[in-house]
Amino acid sequence: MESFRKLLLFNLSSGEKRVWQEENLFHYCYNIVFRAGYLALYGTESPRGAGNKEKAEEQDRLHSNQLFQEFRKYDRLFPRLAFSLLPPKDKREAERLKRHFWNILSVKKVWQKDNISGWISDQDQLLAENGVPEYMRNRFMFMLLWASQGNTGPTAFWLLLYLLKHPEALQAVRDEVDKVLRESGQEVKAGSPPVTVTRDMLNQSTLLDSALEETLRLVAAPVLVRAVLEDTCLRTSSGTELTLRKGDRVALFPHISVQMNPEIHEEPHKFKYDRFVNPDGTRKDFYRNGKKLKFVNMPWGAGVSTCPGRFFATAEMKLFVFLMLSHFDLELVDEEEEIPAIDISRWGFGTMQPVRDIQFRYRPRF
Ligand code: HEM
Repeated sequence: MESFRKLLLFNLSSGEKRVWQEENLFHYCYNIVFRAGYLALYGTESPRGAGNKEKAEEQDRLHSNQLFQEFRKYDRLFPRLAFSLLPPKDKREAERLKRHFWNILSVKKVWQKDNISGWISDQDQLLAENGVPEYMRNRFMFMLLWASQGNTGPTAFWLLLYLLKHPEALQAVRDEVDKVLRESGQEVKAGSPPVTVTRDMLNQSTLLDSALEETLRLVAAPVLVRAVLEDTCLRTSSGTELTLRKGDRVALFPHISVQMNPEIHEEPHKFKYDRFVNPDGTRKDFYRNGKKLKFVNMPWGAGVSTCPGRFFATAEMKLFVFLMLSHFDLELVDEEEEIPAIDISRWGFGTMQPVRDIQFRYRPRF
């Protein structure tokens, strides 16, 4: 909440006029969510070091923005880097970027920050206690940045875009957000103190939750790789038997087998914001051939290596959209513009990205 206040709401309290501002939606969402997540996990500038609180906040804004620009360069190269398809010039650039991050996120620099999250500090301490050399701990820091910040921004983009393209969904989710705020005794008004959105309030936002899950169903497409440790026979629900040999590697792609499966999800290509929620706010159950299904959406993977950041990610993305809807009027610059296609070169790497950006505008609601 503190990071979003610093990045998203700080202009509002200084009496920003109700004028429309235009931005590219993908860039805007990725930028804000990346920076908020980074500051929340890796810590913030100390006011003592910077001179005072305002200067420290300004440095956080500048530094996190620079980090984002470099991260995007690496992010763009990543699929071809992973498939060893980069030409020599891009390969050199990827190498430069990697070294840049190892330096910026080095444990020496990170430990100078205030408010480092327990998630980061505990993991680093564990590595240090187990004798892992410092240069490897620096690399691990970058790995964690990649895992924690590569998917939340793009997912937040798709969620806002789907809402903007489905006015009835936007209205329903905004009404819910306004109601949850009202019931917490708070109000977004020009000149009033900034609101605080708690975990409880996010839990009460069940339509927003369903809209996020629906977005993840449509755009999260990770490949899950598993090593087969012993000879195994898998029986599918249709009765087919699959023999897996010890030493094999299995790649699962639940985006097609589960998330876009018309036997599980009616009209799987459609965005239905309330697909995952009953009218009373409880979570919907899904059935096939009369049997209740356990796996109906797998954006976070499954089993021992299920994404450990899923609760943080969900709270972060919901909070971002909650704040955007409660504080700003939003619209696409061209309401008729089609939703951009997904960039298929990123299949398997988590949340998909669009092939092009799309312009939107926003202004303070009050
Ligand atoms: C929309 C956001 C996110 C999505 C869709 C996502 C998805 C995933 C997936 C599919 C995996 C692999 C799971 C498997 O192999 O079964 C994974 C692993 C991981 N995720 Fe996330 N993630 C997201 C956000 C985050 C965040 C915010 C963090 C940290 C705060 C995080 C930390 C990690 C880590 C450390 C792993 C490696 C786990 C391991 O190998 O044991 N993720 N994530």
